[in-house]
Amino acid sequence: MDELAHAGLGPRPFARWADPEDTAVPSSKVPVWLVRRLGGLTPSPAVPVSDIPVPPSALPPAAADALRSAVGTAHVDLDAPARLAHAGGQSYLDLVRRRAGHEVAVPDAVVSPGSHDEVAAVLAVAGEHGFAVVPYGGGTSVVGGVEPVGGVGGSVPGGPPRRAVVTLDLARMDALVAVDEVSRTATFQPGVTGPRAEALLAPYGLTLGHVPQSFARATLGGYVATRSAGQASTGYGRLDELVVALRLATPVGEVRAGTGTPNAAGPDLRAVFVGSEGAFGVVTEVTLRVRPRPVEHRYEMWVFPSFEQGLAAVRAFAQDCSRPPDVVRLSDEEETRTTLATQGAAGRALAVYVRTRAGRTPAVCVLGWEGAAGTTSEARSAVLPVLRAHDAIRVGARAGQAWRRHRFAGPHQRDVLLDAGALVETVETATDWADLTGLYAAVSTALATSVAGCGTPPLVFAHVSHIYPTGASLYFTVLARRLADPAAAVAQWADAKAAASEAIRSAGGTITHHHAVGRTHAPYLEGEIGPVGARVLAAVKAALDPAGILNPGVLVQPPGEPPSGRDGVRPEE
Ligand SMILES: Cc1cc2nc3c(=O)[nH]c(=O)nc-3n(C[C@H](O)[C@H](O)[C@H](O)COP(=O)(O)OP(=O)(O)OC[C@H]3O[C@@H](n4cnc5c(N)ncnc54)[C@H](O)[C@@H]3O)c2cc1C
Repeated sequence: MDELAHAGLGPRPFARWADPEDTAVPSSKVPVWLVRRLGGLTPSPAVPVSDIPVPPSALPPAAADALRSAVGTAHVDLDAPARLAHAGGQSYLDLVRRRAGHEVAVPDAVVSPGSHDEVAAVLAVAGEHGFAVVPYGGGTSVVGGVEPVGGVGGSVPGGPPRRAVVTLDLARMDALVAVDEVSRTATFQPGVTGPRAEALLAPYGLTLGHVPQSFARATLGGYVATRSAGQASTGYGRLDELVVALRLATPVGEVRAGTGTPNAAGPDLRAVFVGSEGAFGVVTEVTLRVRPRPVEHRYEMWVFPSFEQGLAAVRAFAQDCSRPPDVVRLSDEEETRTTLATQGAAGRALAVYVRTRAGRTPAVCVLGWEGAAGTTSEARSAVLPVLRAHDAIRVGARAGQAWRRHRFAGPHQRDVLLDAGALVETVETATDWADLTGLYAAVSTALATSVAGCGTPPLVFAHVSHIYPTGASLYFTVLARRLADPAAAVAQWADAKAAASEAIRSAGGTITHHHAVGRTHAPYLEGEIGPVGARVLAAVKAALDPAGILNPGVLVQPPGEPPSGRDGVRPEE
């Protein structure tokens, strides 16, 4: 896993994932095949960041002074560049708005605490002066989780009166607090990024093994707050399975949850805070389960005669195999076709090979095993009977290793597609195995119908990459020609997202398997957890954050305010 310690990127530009000049960025361009398939694209460069209007900070001077006393003058920034750098997350609509300088919301100040006590002091100042606080880790939220919303109308320039909002950037809190090699746990501050966590654990021969695609920028505090799932979740577990203990600062005081050893001391409080998205408190320390660094990484590509056959096989991995592969990623037929068609001559040759061997509707599947010397071959042998029983054909290790090498390329490709004038976004959900194909069909159809309705024929495809004994996730990608006018482009995706969310609701899927609720999905949460469930969350919020200063509109709707999700909610909702 040593390469993970070096997977970091330089500072994030305003309206993209990475600077094209960054040495870690793979160069690529949009394949002609794809441009043709989308009906042509019109390149659309981003407006210079200097053209984005930044309203004066609405933070009262007395509040700014109190914040300076809490964290030090150098760590309270009211200037435009810092505020612009914290203008929301990394969803397609975040980037479209920033690229066009359209409806860009910025916080009134950025505050960077250096310790648990400083976080607690900032919350105390917020309570006293009545401004909102948005906890911010790597800023990779794709669900409006770090949108600088203060409540009552948000902070869009020219919008209605609103509460000031301070973004609480946790990047300074990036230390390894302790390692317990005997118990195999490590305690970190929340601002540690994925690559930094791996670099800090490397001298101990340990790894976290949690590798979301946002790994280069996302933080451990963000992982906890969103209950994230990494690419190797089948082997290493989702983040919720790795959290041993937490320390949080809340507006009413410190909370510690989890003790390390399983116990029966009442309900497990970790479950209240893992996935609480900065609405209940700020994670200031997290103790996570760690493992010995693997020395073998065996990745292979296989191909099934159809997505349906592949689904049956990966279900058998989850239900019947004592050790499923650590990484399982099964593409549907359209994703298979698109992936191979966009990979140049080698991809086209591979496409011919898989069609010849597996038939007209091949579905490729990447399988990965990681572990101590000599262990991966045994683990692989255990799933071979399942693969054979479902007519899978081995494509080989080279294609599997190529997937592993390029597994963080997605957000860079998105930058290239955005520059070229494409709509490119994802939707994720999950359900039981019994309902999975129904959900797959419903969401695919909803996305395709909505985007095609704008006169922009889309490509919609999906994969399964998180499997459980009872069900699996579905991860859809949508590509289309982006409408030129920024407001129309926003509506083009917001409508598609609303249609997909409705389809998810009707087909019994979850509104989010791992991207979290944020503000985008908040209007759908009650439909999933029921009115009593929503009241439980509201009661927890009221107990921990009685003044409603933490991340207003995330998870719990502030009383008397309209739903805050502005991306993907039909206007009548
Ligand atoms: C290109 C791309 C790929 C992605 N791939 C994946 C993936 O593979 N798997 C996956 O699960 N997700 C993925 N995501 C979503 C996102 O990366 C995850 O939700 C991630 O866990 C967020 O971490 P972050 O540090 O960036 O948090 P942020 O975006 O900064 O914050 C996310 C939420 O957590 C809150 N928060 C952050 N830090 C704290 C803290 N210390 N205490 C309390 N609340 C806090 C914020 O207020 C916000 O509500 C992806 C996103 C992008 C842009």
